[in-house]
Amino acid sequence: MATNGTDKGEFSFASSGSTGRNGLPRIHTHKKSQDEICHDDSGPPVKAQTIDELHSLQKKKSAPTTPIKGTQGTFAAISDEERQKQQLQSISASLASLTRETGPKLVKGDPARQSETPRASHVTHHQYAPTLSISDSGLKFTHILYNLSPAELYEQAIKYEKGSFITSSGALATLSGAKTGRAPRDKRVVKDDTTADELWWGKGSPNIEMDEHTFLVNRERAVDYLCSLEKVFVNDQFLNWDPNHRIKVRIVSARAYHSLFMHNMCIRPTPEELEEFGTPDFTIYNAGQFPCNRYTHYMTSSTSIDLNLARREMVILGTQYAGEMKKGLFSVMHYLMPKRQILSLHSGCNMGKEGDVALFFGLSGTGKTTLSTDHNRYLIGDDEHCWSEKGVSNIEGGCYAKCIDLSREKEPDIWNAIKFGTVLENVVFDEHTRELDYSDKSVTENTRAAYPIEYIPNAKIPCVGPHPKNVILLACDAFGVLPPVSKLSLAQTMYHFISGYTALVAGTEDGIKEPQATFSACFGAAFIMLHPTKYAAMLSEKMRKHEATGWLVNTGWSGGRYGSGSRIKLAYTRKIIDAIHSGTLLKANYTKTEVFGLEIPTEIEGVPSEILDPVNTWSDKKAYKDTLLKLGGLFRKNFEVFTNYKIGTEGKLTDEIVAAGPIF
Ligand SMILES: Nc1ncnc2c1ncn2[C@@H]1O[C@H](COP(=O)(O)OP(=O)(O)OP(=O)(O)O)[C@@H](O)[C@H]1O
Ligand SMILES: O=C([O-])CC(=O)C(=O)O
Ligand SMILES: [Ca+2]
Ligand SMILES: [Mn+2]
Repeated sequence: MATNGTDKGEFSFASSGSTGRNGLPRIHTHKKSQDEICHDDSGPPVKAQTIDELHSLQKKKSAPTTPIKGTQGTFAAISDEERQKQQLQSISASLASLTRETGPKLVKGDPARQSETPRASHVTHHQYAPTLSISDSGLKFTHILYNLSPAELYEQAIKYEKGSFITSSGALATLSGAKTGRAPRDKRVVKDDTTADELWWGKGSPNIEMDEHTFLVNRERAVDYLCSLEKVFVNDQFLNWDPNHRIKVRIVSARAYHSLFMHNMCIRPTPEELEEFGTPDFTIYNAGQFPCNRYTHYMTSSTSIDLNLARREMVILGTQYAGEMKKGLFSVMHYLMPKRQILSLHSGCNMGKEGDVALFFGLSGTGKTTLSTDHNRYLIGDDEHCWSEKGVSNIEGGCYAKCIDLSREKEPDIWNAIKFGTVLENVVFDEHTRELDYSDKSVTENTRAAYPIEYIPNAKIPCVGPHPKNVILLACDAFGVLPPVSKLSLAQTMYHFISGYTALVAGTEDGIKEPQATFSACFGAAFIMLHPTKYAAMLSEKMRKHEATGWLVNTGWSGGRYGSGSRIKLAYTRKIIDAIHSGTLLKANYTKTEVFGLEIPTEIEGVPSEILDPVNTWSDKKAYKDTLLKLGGLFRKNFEVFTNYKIGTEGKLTDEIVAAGPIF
């Protein structure tokens, strides 16, 4: 390309001379005749004398949270100052050492700010110093970063946390450290007189016991670590969109990443609600990377996630994986809600224009988030719900989507939700352009995006809905023998709900691997606290009462097992789900499969009929039968432990449920 071209319309530099015939017009600097001083009078003057003043103009003070209510009332509303003090008192009480019996000295705000504007500190910083203390730790102040906004949390993360970057999407990329998934073997629950009777213990149970004393040792360790920091993050938020069963949670953490994650995942209080927050119902102490002490009784690794239901507290030591907080609170809900006759569910949930609600159960990676996020339906939530006398409610205020191989065309709503405010965990990006690469598994395959639910355009806010019409059980069957969809009887629904089957492929690196069958009771054995039959009895009672239909949908393999077949196209699964929602599938013609005795439709609009019965898709019919029998055997073996339990009051259902399993 010519830089000095003479053709008309072509960009060129003036070569020489004062006017450059084909070049840019010459810049004239008007010399103001006699004036010695150069005045910059290009705009109105700035209203500041110093740079500090200029900066103070840039940020205006946030509007007072609530207009003072009823000034005529008998009690004047407390002053802002007083409210801030009460807040810090409450947080100091949360962070109090149980041996010193006094909370730490707290000051609100970013420690880095103080030096910037020292004179303003008495205005913007609220201090709370409880009582005189004689230890060094008692002399020190801990800064509290309380319910910061996403923008503030971005700044904290980028400034102080390695591995935090703004990506070209606007989302904040973070690293969760050594742990990129949950650590179920390090999750412990305090066994006391009450929980010994109430909870599910022993074989198959996720509740690994610990005693109260050991809990307190770990709690003290976390609290001392957090108070030793210059600053900690505190989130006061809610769980459960059902206003009658809302739970107030406080999360104390060391990282902006954790604070932003929970800001997105829990329900965000309005400023008015925050003023009236008071004492939390449940508190998490997340010490993140700070490990537990291996010399402490019960500890088997440097990680421990400890739940104490009596104290309404959870302690996290030695893992920064944020999903631990989300799912830890879910466990708490699995305890609290059934006590109130409310069923807690590891399911996604959405609603059609006619108010028809569907639940999507399934283990990790089976499609709860993908399939509940549906452009034609209202999203109630993607992962954790309650089913009460009144209907369904989401427990959370956000979604937690898998990002591996995310594509704009297949999952447009999730793709578009990855923007400013969203936390991306362990996703790889280009170091220069900051473009995300969702196909890259360098850090982990479990890459995730956490975003507020309102980032999905058709989210139903408030996230509540009427009683479900369809209950869809998702299984990603890497054996490739379960049909893409089957209609279930109530007994079959219960059988598959209690079984909680999925099959994943262990490793994909060195060639073909055996699919690994996983059975996880209630599609969430890692989070339930009571015996699975308790939840199953509630589900069956509710489904019967509200006449919900159960479905089993295989989002896994077709045409052979992993290695020879392939995963069912998401487009087909979506068509199947559409037919369930619309009611057309309920009216279809059905045939029954051998072994599992599943009712399968002969036709679904938009889905090739030959794939509906998996036997058609296998070229080796003997291999199909062998694999089918193998899976049937795995189901049967898994169910053995449940055959001795009575479900419901009469126990009649138990026999029906056992009979609804595979027969061969
Ligand atoms: N036919 C299919 N149906 C559903 N999902 C599919 C299908 N084929 C591929 N997928 C992919 O499988 C994954 C399903 O993951 P999803 O996030 O929905 O899991 P989840 O059930 O919400 O798990 P978790 O409880 O861990 O959040 C997505 O990455 C999706 O793109
Ligand atoms: O909790 C997590 O890390 C992911 C999740 O949703 C699940 O496993 O069900
Ligand atoms: Ca999910
Ligand atoms: Mn989940």
